[in-house]
Amino acid sequence: MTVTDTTDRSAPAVGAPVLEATGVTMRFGGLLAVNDVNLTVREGEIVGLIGPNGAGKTTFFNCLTGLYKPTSGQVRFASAPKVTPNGSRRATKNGGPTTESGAVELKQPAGSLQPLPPKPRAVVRAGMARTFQNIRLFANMTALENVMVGRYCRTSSGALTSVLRGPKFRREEAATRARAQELLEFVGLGKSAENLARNMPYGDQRRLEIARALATDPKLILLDEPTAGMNPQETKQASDLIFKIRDSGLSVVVIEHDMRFIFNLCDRVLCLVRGEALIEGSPGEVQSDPRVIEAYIGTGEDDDEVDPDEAHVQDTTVSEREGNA
Ligand SMILES: Nc1ncnc2c1ncn2[C@@H]1O[C@H](COP(=O)(O)OP(=O)(O)OP(=O)(O)O)[C@@H](O)[C@H]1O
Repeated sequence: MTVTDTTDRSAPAVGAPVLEATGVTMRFGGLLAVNDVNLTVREGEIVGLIGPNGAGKTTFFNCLTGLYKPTSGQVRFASAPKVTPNGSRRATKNGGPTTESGAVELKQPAGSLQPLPPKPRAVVRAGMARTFQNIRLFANMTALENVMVGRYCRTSSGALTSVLRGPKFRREEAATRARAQELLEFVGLGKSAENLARNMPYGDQRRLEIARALATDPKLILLDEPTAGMNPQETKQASDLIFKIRDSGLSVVVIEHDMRFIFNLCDRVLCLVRGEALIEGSPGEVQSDPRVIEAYIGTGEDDDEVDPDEAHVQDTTVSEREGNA
């Protein structure tokens, strides 16, 4: 069996840290779900988070994105500079740019690392976006409207302006619509703008969620099981899209059970087992570590089992990837 993936996997040079988790621990009563886990994500990196069911991946993800406040430890994130009307950038007090122009670029350059803002909305404004394991679209809204909803954290019209639909509101609305359409095209859904989300195929709904997350102008996007339930063709499209997002200048963290997907995609992989970091390294290092294989086989989970044939395929791919770098 050979790998026919033609995507150029050579990663751009990684830059400064955009996210740093130190000693993150999360307890639910007597249950230690995450224990003293560290992770640094740099500009331009795709980092994978793997582990058997119940390993603590989603809990750690929720700590990284500010949904959970860790019992102990710290998460720090690079503050985004603000885009001023004349295009220059300056640091903001609480995070990301408030662009009205619907600028084409996705990338938000990193600033200094600071503790996460306390409220999830402020985390989004600071430049961190995420998707969830279960699709959370507005089913009765069109694809375009779903993306526009994501964009509203970057608009500044107040309630009164919105009710009166004044010139400022109309300008922002037009820019929001244009940017949403642009993002739909970016994820390959340009022709589906007017389709109701609930009528879209499953793989398209997943891409729509990513477009909505991108609408917040993140510099880091976290994807929780983006290929869950996808067929091989949709999975390949998801992988291509994530490379494209990385190539546009964002950093990506991704949880996935599909080992082949993760090892083909990521620059670095962290494996959690029973809430603890078992190993962090290149895909080659992680997939050949006997403890990782044991952790999966030990669970008896068919989905996660490391097939020796697959391992061979992955080895080939990783050497090709390292050859490309
Ligand atoms: N809100 C919660 N309250 C209590 N226990 C929780 C909560 N969330 C998760 N847990 C427990 O914490 C542990 C880690 O769960 P988590 O969902 O983070 O694992 P996971 O690696 O994401 O698993 P999966 O791959 O199945 O999604 C599990 O034992 C789970 O039952």
